[in-house]
Amino acid sequence: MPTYDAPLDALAATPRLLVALDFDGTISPHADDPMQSRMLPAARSALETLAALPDTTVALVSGRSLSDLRVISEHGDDSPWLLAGSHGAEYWRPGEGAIEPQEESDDVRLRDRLFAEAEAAVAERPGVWIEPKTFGFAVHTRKADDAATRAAANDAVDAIMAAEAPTWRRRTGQNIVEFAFRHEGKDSAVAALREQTGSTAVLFAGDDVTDEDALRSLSDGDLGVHVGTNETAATVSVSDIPAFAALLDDLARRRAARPE
Ligand SMILES: O=P(O)(O)OC[C@H]1O[C@H](O[C@H]2O[C@H](CO)[C@@H](O)[C@H](O)[C@H]2O)[C@H](O)[C@@H](O)[C@@H]1O
Repeated sequence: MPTYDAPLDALAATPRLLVALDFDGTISPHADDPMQSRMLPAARSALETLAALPDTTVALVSGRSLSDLRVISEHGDDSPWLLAGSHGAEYWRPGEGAIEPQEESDDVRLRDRLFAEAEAAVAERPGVWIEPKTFGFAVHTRKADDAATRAAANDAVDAIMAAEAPTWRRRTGQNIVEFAFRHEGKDSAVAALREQTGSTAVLFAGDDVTDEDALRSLSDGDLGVHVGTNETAATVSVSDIPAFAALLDDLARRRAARPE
């Protein structure tokens, strides 16, 4: 019997269920080009089944900018799935569409200037590139040749940010360091989604450091799942994305079988 048997039964029986998931590394394998990322078909299939069940909402809670998240999750205008992008600073809701907060022009000007400075700082470092994001930017080192190149690139951008934007939020992840002038986290995203949907229990899953904010915020009756082998606040860990897709499929079957 899997270790998540009892919590899955409880989630399947809850009156209103929210399934809120990180994207990269949780339902989508990592790729060198972030815009080529796509959900594992088995994960997408289980989520489509869940989203079609009564009193069950599927949401993606990602560090991606909302517009990018819609592309890589192949999210259409008629989708019932909710989205929280930029770690919970931007939302998309069925019937409403994108809800993007007004950005102050000073912040946007600073973002654009720092993006250009960061690009210049990593220009001579092979395999390192800067991703523009709604509220900041990210330093990608997945394709860097060696640890020394990665460290030098991150040190150079850290020095710029320490001097020019010390209040911006800095986050680390899989071969990435991100900076944003918005400070929201996945904990506040899950709280907002829980309230919006009136959910009585939440399944949240993630693989990365930024997902731990949400995992730590869960309550009794919720289930937190870590995808991978790192230290985590989650109560359940699964080894990889296919194993997590199997868990989602298991939950969908149990929820479909619940008595009316
Ligand atoms: O919160 P997430 O949905 O996990 O998004 C986190 C970051 O994901 C992307 O970067 C990561 O995935 C890329 C594609 O697999 C990979 O190339 C990179 O090394 C990873 O760090 C994305 O590019 C970032 O904007 C997200 O914040």
